[in-house]
Amino acid sequence: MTIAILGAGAIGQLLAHQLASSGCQPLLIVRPDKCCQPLQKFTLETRDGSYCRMFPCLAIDAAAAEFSNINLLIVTLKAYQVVNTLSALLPKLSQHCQLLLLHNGLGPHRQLIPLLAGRGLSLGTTSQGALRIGERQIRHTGSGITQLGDIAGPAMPQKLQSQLLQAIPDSEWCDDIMPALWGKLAVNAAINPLTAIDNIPNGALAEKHYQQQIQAVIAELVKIAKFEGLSLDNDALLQRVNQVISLTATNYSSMQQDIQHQRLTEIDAINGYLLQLAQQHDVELPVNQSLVAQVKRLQTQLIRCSH
Ligand SMILES: NC(=O)C1=CN([C@@H]2O[C@H](COP(=O)(O)OP(=O)(O)OC[C@H]3O[C@@H](n4cnc5c(N)ncnc54)[C@H](OP(=O)(O)O)[C@@H]3O)[C@@H](O)[C@H]2O)C=CC1
Ligand SMILES: CC(C)(CO)C(=O)C(=O)O
Repeated sequence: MTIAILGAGAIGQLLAHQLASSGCQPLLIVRPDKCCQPLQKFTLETRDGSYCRMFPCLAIDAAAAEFSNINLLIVTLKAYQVVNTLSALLPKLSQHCQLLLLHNGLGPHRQLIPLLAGRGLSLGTTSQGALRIGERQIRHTGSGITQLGDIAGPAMPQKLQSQLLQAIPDSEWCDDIMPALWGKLAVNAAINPLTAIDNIPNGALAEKHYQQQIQAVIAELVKIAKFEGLSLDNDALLQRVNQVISLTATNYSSMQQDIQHQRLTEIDAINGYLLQLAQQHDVELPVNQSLVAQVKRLQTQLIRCSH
């Protein structure tokens, strides 16, 4: 079984090392300018030491024949990179290639489902942490649960499921992946924009003033989830958000870091996804709307300044 990873950044490289340590040799699909050699050395730093591994790399613009034997494509791109990148790659993949999207936020799967042409699509969420410290060097910064499940088309073949669950620590297969994805969406919707807008670490959100905003974000999320047929437990989500705030108190969220480094954020797939659903159901989500507007303003200002 050939497993390939598209998006050889922090999480993609981490999964590549985890698959390799369980005896599977993943193929990394990279940008053409990053594919200087067919086999490249990647380094993983953990608390126990450093591990160097050679992974085969394939340029994303290679001929279709090079992609024909991929059985599973794990996509670890940023949410806003998924649809464009995959739409161009899909015609080169075999009809039997299973896709697994692992990104923060939700939404790209809805645009991809009509393009699958009979392929199976699975989604996942991870609370593992990885930091990129070089082009082909990462640090494993946190452990956490990884949840995976099917969403459209044929189910993930059992053999591939087993390979993933064996390789990824604390991973589980969910018969219904949606509640897990909405749970992580709630954490990201509450923490990421507030920390990015006020340029604060996650722990600062324990203050009363932020707690009121977090309660409003979660109440709106629970309301719109109901329109989608999902009954979420408001108090349990709030408790989870506050647990993450306390466990990651000194960390900066990915959105805070994206803004500080003048990069695009994943706001469209996080609070922006809630607004997309709200528009479809003709519902107002004023708190999430205000957060999206503020992050987008910051994003535009900072990116304009960097050019
Ligand atoms: N890092 C973490 O700890 C966690 C991340 N996540 C989520 O996982 C997802 C990935 O995050 P992360 O790994 O940090 O992000 P990175 O930016 O490190 O990784 C994305 C990778 O995709 C590559 N890429 C982008 N476009 C293309 C393309 N067209 N062809 C080939 N490669 C491409 C990027 O290359 P280049 O660098 O050249 O642009 C980069 O290597 C995000 O949704 C994030 O929120 C979730 C939990 C934890
Ligand atoms: C859980 C959290 C908020 C940790 O910072 C995260 O996933 C992120 O930063 O994107």
